[in-house]
Amino acid sequence: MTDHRTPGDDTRDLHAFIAGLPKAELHVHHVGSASPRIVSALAARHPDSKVPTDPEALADYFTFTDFAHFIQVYLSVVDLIRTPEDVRLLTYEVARDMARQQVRYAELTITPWSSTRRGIDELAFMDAIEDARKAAEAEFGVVLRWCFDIPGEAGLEAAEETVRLATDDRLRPEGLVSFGLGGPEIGVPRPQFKPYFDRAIAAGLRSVPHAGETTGPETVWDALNDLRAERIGHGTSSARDPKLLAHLAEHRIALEVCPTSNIATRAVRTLDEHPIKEFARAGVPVTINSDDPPMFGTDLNNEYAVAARLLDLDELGLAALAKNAVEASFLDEAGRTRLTAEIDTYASTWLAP
Ligand SMILES: Nc1ncnc2c1ncn2[C@@H]1O[C@H](CCC(=O)c2cccc(C(=O)O)c2)[C@@H](O)[C@H]1O
Ligand SMILES: [Zn+2]
Repeated sequence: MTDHRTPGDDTRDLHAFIAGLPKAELHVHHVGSASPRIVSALAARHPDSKVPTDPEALADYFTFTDFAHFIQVYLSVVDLIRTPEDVRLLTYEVARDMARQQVRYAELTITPWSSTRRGIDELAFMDAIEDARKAAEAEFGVVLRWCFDIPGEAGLEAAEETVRLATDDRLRPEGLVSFGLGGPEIGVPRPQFKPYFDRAIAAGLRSVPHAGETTGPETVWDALNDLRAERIGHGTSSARDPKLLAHLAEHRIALEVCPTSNIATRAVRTLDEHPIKEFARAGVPVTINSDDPPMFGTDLNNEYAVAARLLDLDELGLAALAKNAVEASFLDEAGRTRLTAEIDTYASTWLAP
């Protein structure tokens, strides 16, 4: 039979495959997931905000000169979240956007300190995210889990408050699975956070700091040795250290790779220079993530399309990437088995003659 397809068809097929592929996301920020639709809803509640609501103006506002500028803009969106009802709305609507992309499971990074220091009652904050988590699972079929992160630049007081919120039995939300560290890395050495990670780990939380996003591979070593990282947020600069790559591969420590984010914050110059290929070649478990998708003009499906191009993947390669995320997730074993099987069934149905 003659193949009538034009050269563009393969890419179109792959996009359709990705759109329907059941996925898990391991690195995505709560506030950083506020879409223009959500930002507008929040800004309507707080008209004094300086965040634009018109989608075109918002796209302009979300164009960053460097990482520090990104954090500055990020914090202006944080300022839009002022009440427990804002927290609930954000969380629930983010889950709705995830469901549209066939995301079945997500570990959402939340910075509770940013909200409690702005005066949101801590118990009401926990109730709001938990209420949204339960509604999202029941109504959208998206299973959410939380990673509470320390905003590193805010110092040890913020670290103390974050570990308290994560480990106090009266506050700790049921969905909390991990403990992280975010914000700028330059001038914020990781080892100082060791005591806080020790306490979080002792309370049963998993360690997932950002490292090597804007600094060198020594920061990733610090995250591994001092913070006992089980996965690394970004880990981009690991590519510069062959011993580190071998270590990550040997110990099955996954990197949470967020390609478009790295370009938007100017951590990497161009997508073609992104080290994801080196990670894959070295046998490091690679997971694909969106970080702060609307702020970077992307979504998880687009990140899979980017990965397919950079790693030259077909449908089975993409399904393997999706399974990497399930394997590296903190979902329980039954959940991991179920989601892996769902991905396999989807791929084999798609590829069946
Ligand atoms: N690509 C990223 N890489 C790293 N982090 C990222 C990324 N994307 C989003 N974040 C988030 O940015 C937060 C930073 C917040 C912060 O530093 C800060 C400092 C001082 C005051 C306050 C405040 O709230 O008043 C906050 C992190 O905790 C993290 O969750
Ligand atoms: Zn991040």
